[in-house]
Amino acid sequence: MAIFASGAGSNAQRLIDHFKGSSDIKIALIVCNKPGAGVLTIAEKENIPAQIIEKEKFFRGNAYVDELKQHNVDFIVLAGFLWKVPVALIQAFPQSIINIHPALLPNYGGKGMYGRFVHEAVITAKEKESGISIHYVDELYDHGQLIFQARCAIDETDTADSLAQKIHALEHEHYPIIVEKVVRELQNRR
Ligand SMILES: Nc1nc2c(c(=O)[nH]1)N[C@@H](CN(C=O)c1ccc(C(=O)N[C@@H](CCC(=O)O)C(=O)O)cc1)CN2
Ligand SMILES: NCC(=O)N[C@@H]1O[C@H](COP(=O)([O-])[O-])[C@@H](O)[C@H]1O
Repeated sequence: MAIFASGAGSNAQRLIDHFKGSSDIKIALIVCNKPGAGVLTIAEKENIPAQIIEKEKFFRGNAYVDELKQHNVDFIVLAGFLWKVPVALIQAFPQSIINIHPALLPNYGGKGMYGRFVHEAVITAKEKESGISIHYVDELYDHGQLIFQARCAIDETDTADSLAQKIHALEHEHYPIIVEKVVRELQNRR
């Protein structure tokens, strides 16, 4: 599989740790659109090849499909990737790209809803709970078929930062397990 990420890479690290002992599921490539991102330091530390992508080629070229195929990638996991995946990539990997969103979709999703913007919106709305959503990726932001959701309570002392910590804990607990479940279901269908 390939992990696409734009930021610190804490979810990428949990995925790497989870599959380290696997005999048949490998993280073959880390794809990043932000030079200097923390996830690139993780890739180097873990000796995983990294591909830095550029807008022109990603959106108006081959979407790096050739590079992904050269690394034998057959499944893509988005983990804090902040660009919209183009149709060319979705068509090359049908039902094989998933994403984690730090809120309970369909609420608090769409353009502009990423990272702390999500948690600030949830806190401002005085929601009593939030959570994570894991879903297939289609051509729209946060619109694909839901795979899994987990929830956490929000109390009156919570801030965007404390909520982010609760959400990260849910992500780190569940994403690796759900990714493995989806990949194995895909393997069994092939
Ligand atoms: N085709 C799809 N691509 C992506 C999806 C998806 O569901 N379908 N999910 C996102 C991840 N995401 C939420 O989970 C998300 C990421 C980023 C944005 C956003 O508004 N991005 C900004 C650009 C930010 C930047 O370049 O720093 C924007 O588009 O203006 C919304 C949702 C990953 N891709
Ligand atoms: N809408 C997309 C989005 O907001 N994704 C979020 O970016 C963070 C990446 O953290 P990480 O770089 O530490 O894994 C995660 O919380 C993930 O849910």
